[in-house]
Amino acid sequence: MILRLLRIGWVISRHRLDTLLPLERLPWWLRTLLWLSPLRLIPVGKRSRGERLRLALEALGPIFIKFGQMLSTRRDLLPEDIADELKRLQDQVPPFPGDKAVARVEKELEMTLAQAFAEFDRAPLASASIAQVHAAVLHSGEQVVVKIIRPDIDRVMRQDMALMYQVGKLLSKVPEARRLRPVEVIRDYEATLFDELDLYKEAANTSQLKRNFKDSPLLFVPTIHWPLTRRRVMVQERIHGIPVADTAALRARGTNLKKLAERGVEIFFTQVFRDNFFHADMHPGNIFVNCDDPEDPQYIAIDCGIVGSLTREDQDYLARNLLAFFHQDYYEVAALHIESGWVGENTRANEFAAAIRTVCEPILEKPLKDISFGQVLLGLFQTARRFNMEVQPQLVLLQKTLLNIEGLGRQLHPDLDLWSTAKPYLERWMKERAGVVGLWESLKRQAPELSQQLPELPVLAHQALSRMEHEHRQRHQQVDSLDGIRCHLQRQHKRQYRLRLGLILVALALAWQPLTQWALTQDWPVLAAAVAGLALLVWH
Ligand SMILES: Nc1ncnc2c1ncn2[C@@H]1O[C@H](COP(=O)(O)OP(=O)(O)OP(=O)(O)O)[C@@H](O)[C@H]1O
Repeated sequence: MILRLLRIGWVISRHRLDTLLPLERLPWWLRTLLWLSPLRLIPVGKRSRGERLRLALEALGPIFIKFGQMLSTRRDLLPEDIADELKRLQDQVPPFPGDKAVARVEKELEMTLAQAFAEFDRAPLASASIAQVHAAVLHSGEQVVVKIIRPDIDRVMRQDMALMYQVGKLLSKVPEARRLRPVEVIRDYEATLFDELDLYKEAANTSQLKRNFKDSPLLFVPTIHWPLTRRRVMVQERIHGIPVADTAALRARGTNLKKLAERGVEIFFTQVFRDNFFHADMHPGNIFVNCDDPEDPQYIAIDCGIVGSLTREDQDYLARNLLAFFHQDYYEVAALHIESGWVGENTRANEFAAAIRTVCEPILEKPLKDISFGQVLLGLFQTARRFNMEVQPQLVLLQKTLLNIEGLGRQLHPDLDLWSTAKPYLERWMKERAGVVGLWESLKRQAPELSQQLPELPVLAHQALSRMEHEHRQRHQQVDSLDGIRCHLQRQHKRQYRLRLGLILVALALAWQPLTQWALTQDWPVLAAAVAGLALLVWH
C-alpha cells in the first residue's frame, strides 16, 4: 500500500497534476504545502493539462484508466479540453498467460478443462483491463467464448479504490473541486466497476436483452451457457459478425448502411421506451453486424456488463421532453424539469426556459441531419446544472449511450436524420402510454397495491387533489405577462382537470361496491349532500 501510494505521488508529481488545481482557491495550508514542495522544481513542459492527466492515468494502470474513461463521458462535470483528452484513454493491458487463464477456469468451474471443453485456445482472442476472452469448443461441438476476469484484479481494485477515496476526500475540502462532487463520482464508479467484475450480472443482463429481442430482425444477442458460468468466468455462444466500425468490410458486403444506421436508433428507442432496459456500453468494440442478408442487416451486441433503466416517471418525462424539443416548446421543457423534480421546485420556469432557449436555438437552427440529440441533451443538462439540477446517473448513462448511437449511426450513414426516425416512435409510445390501453395496463400493474389502499382511497384522492390545487396556485404565482406562458398554463390546467376527473372516476369505480352498500343504508339528505359534494369536486 505504501509503495503504491509513493508511486501515485510520483506519477502526480512527474505530470505536475498540482497545476490543475486552482491555487488561489485552495485552503492556505494546502497552498503552503504545495509551495514548499520540491514538486515545483519539475518543469511543466509543453503538454496540455488534459494530456498530462491522461498520461498520468495511463501510468497508474487499469483501474485509473477506466476511471478516466468514465470521467470522459461526464461532460456535465468536466471542462471540454480535459474530457476530449480523456476520451483517448486506451486500456492496452498485456494479456495474462494462458496457463493462468486455465487455472482460473478450472478453479471457478471446479472441474478440469477437459471436462468442461472439447477445445480451449490458450492464446486470448482479446484482452482488456478487467477481463480476457478465449475461444473454446463445447463437447456438443458448439463454438463458444470464455470470458475470464483477471486473476489479480480484486486486490488491485480494492487498493486503488481506497486510494481514490482518499484523494476524493481531500479534493472535497477544496471549494472549487467540491462542486464536482468527487466522492460521489468515485462511489458511482466503484459501483460500476464492481458490477463489471461480476460476470453473473453480465450474463443475467445478456439473457434479459436476448429475451427482449427474441426473434427480432434488429438485434441478435448470443446465448449464455449457464452451467459453465460463474462470478469470474462466463461462457457464451461465439459470434462471427463484422465489427460495426469496419465500414469498409460492411460496404464490401453491399450492406444497406442507411437501414443499419436507422435500425441502431430504433433499437435504442425500443430498449429505452418499450423494454426500459438499455445496453449502456454501446461503444463500437461491442457491436457487430450480421450481414447474411446485406439488405436486412442485423446488429449483434456483446458485453452487457453495463445496462441502464429509468423509473417509469423518468421515462415519461424523457419522452415528453424530447417531444417538447421537437416542437421547440422550451417552456414545456422547463416545466417538465420542475414537475419531475430534476430541478428544484423553486426554479422560475420562465428563466429556465430562456436559458434552455439560448442553448438549444443555435443547435436546432441546423439542418435536421446535423442536429445531435446527444448534444441537445448535454446542453440541457449543463443548463440544468446552473439551476441546481441533481446529477441523475441513469440520465447521464442514457445521454452517453445516445451520443454513442448517434456517432455510430452517422459514421454508417452521414445523412442519418435521427429526429424523424425517433419522432413517430416517441409519439406512438406517448399515445399508447396515455391512451386507454396504457391506463388499463397501469391499473392492472397497480391492482394489488390499490386493493390494499382502497379503504384509504378517499383520503388519498383528497390529498392528490389538494396537491394539484397547490401546484396550480404556485404556477399562477409564476405567471408574468408573456402570452406563451399563459397559454401553457391553460393547457396545463386543462390537463390537470382531465387528470382530476380521471382520478375521481377511478376512485368511484374502485370504491363502487362499498359505496353502494353504504348508500343503501343512508337517508336521502345525507345522499344528496354526498352527491352535491362530488359535483363540487368535479366542477371546481
Ligand atoms: N460472443 C463472442 N463471440 C466472439 N467474440 C467475442 C464474443 N464476446 C467477446 N468477444 C471478443 O472479445 C472482445 C472483448 O469482449 P468484451 O467486450 O466482452 O470484453 P471486455 O473485457 O468487457 O472489454 P471492454 O470492456 O474493453 O469492452 C470483443 O471485442 C470481441 O472481439
